Amino acid sequence: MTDSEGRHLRRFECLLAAIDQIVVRLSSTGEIKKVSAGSASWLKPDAMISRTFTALFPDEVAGHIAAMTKKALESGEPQKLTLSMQPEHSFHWRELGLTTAQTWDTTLVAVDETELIWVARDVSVSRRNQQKLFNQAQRDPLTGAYNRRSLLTILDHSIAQAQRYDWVCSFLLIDIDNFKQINDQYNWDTGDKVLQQFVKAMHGFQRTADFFARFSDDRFVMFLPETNREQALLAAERVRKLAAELQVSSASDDAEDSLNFTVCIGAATLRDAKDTPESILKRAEENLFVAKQSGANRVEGEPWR
Ligand SMILES: Nc1nc2c(ncn2[C@@H]2O[C@H](COP(=O)(O)OP(=O)(O)OP(=O)(O)O)[C@@H](O)[C@H]2O)c(=O)[nH]1
Repeated sequence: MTDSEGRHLRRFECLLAAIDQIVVRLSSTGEIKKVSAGSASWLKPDAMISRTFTALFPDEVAGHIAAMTKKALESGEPQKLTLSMQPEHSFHWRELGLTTAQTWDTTLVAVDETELIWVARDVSVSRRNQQKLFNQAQRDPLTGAYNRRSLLTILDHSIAQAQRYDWVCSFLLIDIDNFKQINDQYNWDTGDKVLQQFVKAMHGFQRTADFFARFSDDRFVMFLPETNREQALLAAERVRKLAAELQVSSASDDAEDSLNFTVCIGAATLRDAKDTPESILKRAEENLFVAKQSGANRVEGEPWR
């Protein structure tokens, strides 16, 4: 090795020591020549030397890597692939020390026609954080139900689709009766528990296609695709009953203290192509108002037309 080659190699090794990624040097036939584990302290780099790189992966992934290798050698361009690494599906990586599921952004680049470098960056944490932020933006933090913003997006889309394909759909506006009194008589924490337990029960009750969201303080919306007026009234009746039968333990010191609550529901059903999320919501609000005026624990649907 000349002095200049030695310096190049030394520079490369310094660079490897400074970065977090897993870096693998491969021959063009796929034999592993050198491995740097980066921050993957679980990895046993020596156990990888002289093995065939693609053979470390399940068949379908090995196929992608073989195709990437060919493309990297032919084009000279870096090739990128995101891999979901599950220890239970990847015997060889498990043997090399992988114990938890990870997501890797990988890049394969040809140095020349005889050698390639593969770099893997673990992006599991940033992906999980992204997903968490996305969920937080869609959900009400107290109850975990979808929030008003997600509801309005879903309604816009679902109602436009129902109108285009001549489908029927309905929605229920559900309001807890005398909720302020629950807060006042018990305490705010007990009010919170009522909201949380109602949402939990509703999540168990809804069909997978239904969409349930917290609309405001003690008010919720359930969107029911492919549901006509009569079916909506039946669903509303079941929700009314479910709420009335829920027992919520109060958040007071007395563990024996439990309470019941009721809801009023206004139902509304899509009429025609002129209907909008706002107009349907307005009818549901009017029906809810009628239900509230007639007393607690009631359902009011659209009048027959
Ligand atoms: N515990 C709790 N209370 C809340 C929350 N958000 C709003 N509230 C309270 O909920 C109460 C809602 O009161 P109202 O809108 O008058 O409803 P109501 O007492 O159920 O009256 P009716 O709907 O006419 O039966 C208000 O006192 C709000 O301060 C929350 O997240 N948790």
